[in-house]
Amino acid sequence: MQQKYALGMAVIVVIAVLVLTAARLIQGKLSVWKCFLICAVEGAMLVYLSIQSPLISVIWLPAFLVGMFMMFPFKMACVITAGFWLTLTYLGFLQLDVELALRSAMSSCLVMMLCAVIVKTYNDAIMVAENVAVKDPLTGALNRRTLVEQVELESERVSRYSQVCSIIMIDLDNFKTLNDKLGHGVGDEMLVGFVSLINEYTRRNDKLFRLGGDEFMLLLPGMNEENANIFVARIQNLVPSKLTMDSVSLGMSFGVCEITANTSVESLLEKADKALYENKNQRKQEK
Ligand SMILES: Nc1nc2c(ncn2[C@@H]2O[C@H](COP(=O)(O)OP(=O)(O)OP(=O)(O)O)[C@@H](O)[C@H]2O)c(=O)[nH]1
Repeated sequence: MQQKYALGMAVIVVIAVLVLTAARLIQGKLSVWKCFLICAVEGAMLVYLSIQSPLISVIWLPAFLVGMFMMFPFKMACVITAGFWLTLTYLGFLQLDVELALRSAMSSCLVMMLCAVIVKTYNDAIMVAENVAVKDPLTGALNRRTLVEQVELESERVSRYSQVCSIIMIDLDNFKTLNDKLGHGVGDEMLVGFVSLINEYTRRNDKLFRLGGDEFMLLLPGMNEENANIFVARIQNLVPSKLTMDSVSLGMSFGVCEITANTSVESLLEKADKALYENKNQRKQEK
């Protein structure tokens, strides 16, 4: 009788911890290591309960596994799951007769693999959806929606930690003529080529946004206005030499602006836009 009460209490504790964990997870308040600790404690308790009655594992195993694969990076979840399966199988052979232990090992292996496949498919779908939300589908550059957020972030770093950061507005020259002469397909290829060229010559923490049409913006953390001008002059020479099709070369105009402390995003973008407009006019007059 006393054992039954103890078991009942253990079940209530496990359920309470599970509910609490789920709530904290949904609020995004649990770190990976806390999740790991809670999972280890709950896993141990559940293994103990299922040894008392092997049928219980049939009920909790799938949910436990899905939770594991959702909380941890995929490879880590696979390793933990494999360890878990070995423990369960070992305990099964100790507690059950050979035939039942074998069946249980095979079934739990199958359930684990299925859970891994389901969660991986779900995670991949989420990644695709996230990419669609933040990236331009043609070139893979970041889209306009993410721009304000990223400039605000860098602007805060400049204001708080005295870091430097520059933005460069870019507009391709005579893109309409290029489209008219060579067709929109070639125009698209040029846009994709332009983005790969910029990605090739920028660092990993630099960000390129496509604002629309043939307009782009580069965000260069750690670069002051002087260095941004040197960088852009290099790119400006590189673009026509690398992106030429049927003797039509791609050209670009630019406007550089260094982010200054406590300046609104709107006025920064306006400043860069003005510099771009002046550069474009100057280039047109030089021709
Ligand atoms: N191929 C292609 N063309 C596009 C795309 N988006 C916009 N465009 C074209 O890009 C051209 C941009 O026009 P503008 O910037 O006004 O003209 P521009 O010839 O570059 O003129 P300047 O900027 O003054 O040198 C338009 O003809 C648009 O139709 C796209 O995704 N693919």
